[in-house]
Amino acid sequence: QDPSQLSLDYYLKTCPDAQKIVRAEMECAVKEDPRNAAAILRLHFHDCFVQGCDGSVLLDDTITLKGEKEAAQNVNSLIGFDLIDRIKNQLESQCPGTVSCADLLAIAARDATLLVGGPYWDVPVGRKDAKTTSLELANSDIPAPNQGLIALMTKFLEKGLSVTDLVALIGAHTIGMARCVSFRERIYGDFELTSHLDPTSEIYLGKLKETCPVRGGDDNIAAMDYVTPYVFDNAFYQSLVKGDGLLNSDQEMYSSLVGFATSDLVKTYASDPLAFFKQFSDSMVKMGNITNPEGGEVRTNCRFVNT
Ligand code: HEM
Ligand SMILES: [Ca+2]
Ligand SMILES: [Ca+2]
Repeated sequence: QDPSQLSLDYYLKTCPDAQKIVRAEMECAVKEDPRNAAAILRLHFHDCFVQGCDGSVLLDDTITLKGEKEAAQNVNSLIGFDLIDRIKNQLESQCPGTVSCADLLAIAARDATLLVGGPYWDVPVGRKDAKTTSLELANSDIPAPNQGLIALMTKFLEKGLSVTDLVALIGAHTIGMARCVSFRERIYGDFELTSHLDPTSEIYLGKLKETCPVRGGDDNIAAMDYVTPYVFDNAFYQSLVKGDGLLNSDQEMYSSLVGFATSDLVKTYASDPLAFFKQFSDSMVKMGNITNPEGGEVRTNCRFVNT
């Protein structure tokens, strides 16, 4: 599939209410629990980085197909699959077999952003759902929180995304939570590449250590943006400038010794929320254009390929 095949009016005739249906379900879910916004935004990212945005991340393991849910960055971490099922059921009841799970996820990720105060952008649609998955690529291509700037840049460049896209897209961490296992090395400062956490308040670091002891509590969670964990704003970048990034990978954008370009971008987004919103929108469209050249189908159940 060629990204130029995506268009804004793909479902205009076949499912004119597709956008409305997704929005209504997302509105309900985010009102119920704003974490749902973070969950869906992340799912779209983890989808697009493996075989392109083709709904591969949504497939369950079966006897004949090994999905991506057990991949290192996904297991015990990705959430929101039930919400995707709920939205898909609504779409199927109104326009059976029409809207792909990959498109559903791309639209829902935009709505997630918008519903917690972030920017709106038009989502090009027409993606097909994969009939295959790649646990291997999920393990190798999805970035990890203990990685340094060069490795992170490389992973984005390999997907056709620029350094600017990297710094803007990581701003998604302005919402949502991370587990203790994802930031333990960072807060105890024993990770070689770490730019050491230098919280403006000792209280912040102390609280993190309470949440995440040296041993145990692996699944305890903390907000990546402790200022406004459920508002999509630029507070995340302001914290990076103070040295308060929760993940090593986040702080790398500002503190890496090789990150002249990235630290300038962080400073720009920290002081200019509209510049961040504009770039985030553009970069999300770009990430959403990573397509699977194999093409595929429109799944009726996002967890399983059609029989
Ligand atoms: C350098 C690239 C990135 C790295 C290393 C990274 C890593 C992580 C990690 C470790 C977590 C916490 C997971 C856990 O502890 O269970 C997380 C959460 C999250 N990530 Fe990223 N991420 C990156 C880029 C992105 C991008 C591009 C997006 C979306 C556009 C994104 C959206 C999110 C969201 C919304 C959450 C919170 C999820 C929740 O609350 O359930 N991340 N990320
Ligand atoms: Ca995928
Ligand atoms: Ca925020």
